[in-house]
Amino acid sequence: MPNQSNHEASHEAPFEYEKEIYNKGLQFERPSLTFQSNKWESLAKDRLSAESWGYVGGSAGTGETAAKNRAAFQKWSIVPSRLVKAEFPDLSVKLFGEDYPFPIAVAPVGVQRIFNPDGEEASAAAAKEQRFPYVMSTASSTSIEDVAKANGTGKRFFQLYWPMNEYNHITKSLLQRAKKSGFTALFVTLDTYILGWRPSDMDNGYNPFLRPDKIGVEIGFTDPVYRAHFKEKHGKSIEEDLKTAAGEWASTVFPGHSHSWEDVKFLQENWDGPIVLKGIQSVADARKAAEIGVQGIVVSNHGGRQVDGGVASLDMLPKIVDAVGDKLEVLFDSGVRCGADIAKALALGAKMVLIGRPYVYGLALGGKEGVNHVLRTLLGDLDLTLHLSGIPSVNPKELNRDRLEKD
Ligand SMILES: Cc1cc2nc3c(=O)[nH]c(=O)nc-3n(C[C@H](O)[C@H](O)[C@H](O)COP(=O)(O)O)c2cc1C
Ligand SMILES: O=C(O)C(=O)c1ccccc1
Repeated sequence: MPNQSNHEASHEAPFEYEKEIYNKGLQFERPSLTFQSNKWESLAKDRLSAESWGYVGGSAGTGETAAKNRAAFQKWSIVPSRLVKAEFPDLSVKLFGEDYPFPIAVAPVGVQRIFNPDGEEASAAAAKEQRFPYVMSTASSTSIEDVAKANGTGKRFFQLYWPMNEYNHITKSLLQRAKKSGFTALFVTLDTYILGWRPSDMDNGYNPFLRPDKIGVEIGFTDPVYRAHFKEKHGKSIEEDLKTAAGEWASTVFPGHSHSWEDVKFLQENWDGPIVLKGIQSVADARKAAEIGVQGIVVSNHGGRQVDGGVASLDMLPKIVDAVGDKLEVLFDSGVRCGADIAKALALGAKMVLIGRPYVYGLALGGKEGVNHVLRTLLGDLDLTLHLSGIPSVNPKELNRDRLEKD
């Protein structure tokens, strides 16, 4: 699918942002949060409770997959071009037929109120301000309707944790709520039908769903069909037995077993818009996704939070793009920490890159403004990286594997 440019939409924000770095920076205006993206993690660790830090910073098992995600970026290096017309690069992309000024989206992250009381509303508002699409998690601690309100005229996608077929009526209700609230694409996460082996959470005895304040189950508790289902089953309301209701919602969205490829049909019949399968890591699965006619995939291993000893998500990206890049939109996440990482993932064929942990660190450190700072920093960094590498746009004709050298 050719990457079409949209010059007018794209130039203004990166240009102003670059100006802001140089002019403001040189006029001794210090930011409240550092521009050094490699420091956000340790600052967030210092700020958060042991439980919240363990949750966001933790990974599956020994952390090998998460470490490999990072190491995979360092295997690739950007090769600059000289004495070419170097302009502020055009960062715009077309995704599912719509124009986006930047190739960056905000990844779905659940229970954000454990990081800052403003939670998803803060990050959805920041995403809108930075003009990045916001992907809302089914595990959000804020209702679908309230996140939509906070995101306003921003672009938003809904991430589904997918109840088993016996609960199709509940799934339908989630989809209808999302559609009514202006979510355009449906991201279906396939790698988390149960949470991974996460020793940090086990040491802390921590499960965000079973918190006494029940913020992890907000989407279920605000769902009219789940509420009616609970009442019918137990003869009492959710409020009369919060503990059972929370546990049952958790096992509804994390049932412990997986759907099949055939089941995707139900989503295709009940979602009017693009469907994106998140959590694809193999070429064979990418091919199946193309065969069944979904519109996109996210090459992702959930930030190494699900399976230890797994392959680096970036290592699979070019192979998957070679197999299906002309048939569906390939998005990417897992391990993206700076502008150069985004540039490398785009060069390896991703159409859009999802930012995960870094914006959660921003949220922990400064609420909405913290998320704004992280997103703007990554955007400015990407912009300048391309600008100084003589790469005029993120169009795959310009930004592709020829721009990279592998160690
Ligand atoms: C605290 C946390 C919560 C997450 N919650 C969700 C979620 O609810 N749904 C989902 O599809 N992915 C979830 N993810 C995975 C992200 O969408 C994304 O795949 C991952 O963060 C990418 O890895 P990175 O953060 O290391 O770059 C979560 C990740 C984190 C760190
Ligand atoms: O932690 C995660 O990776 C995740 O997807 C999730 C699961 C449950 C609640 C919130 C997020």
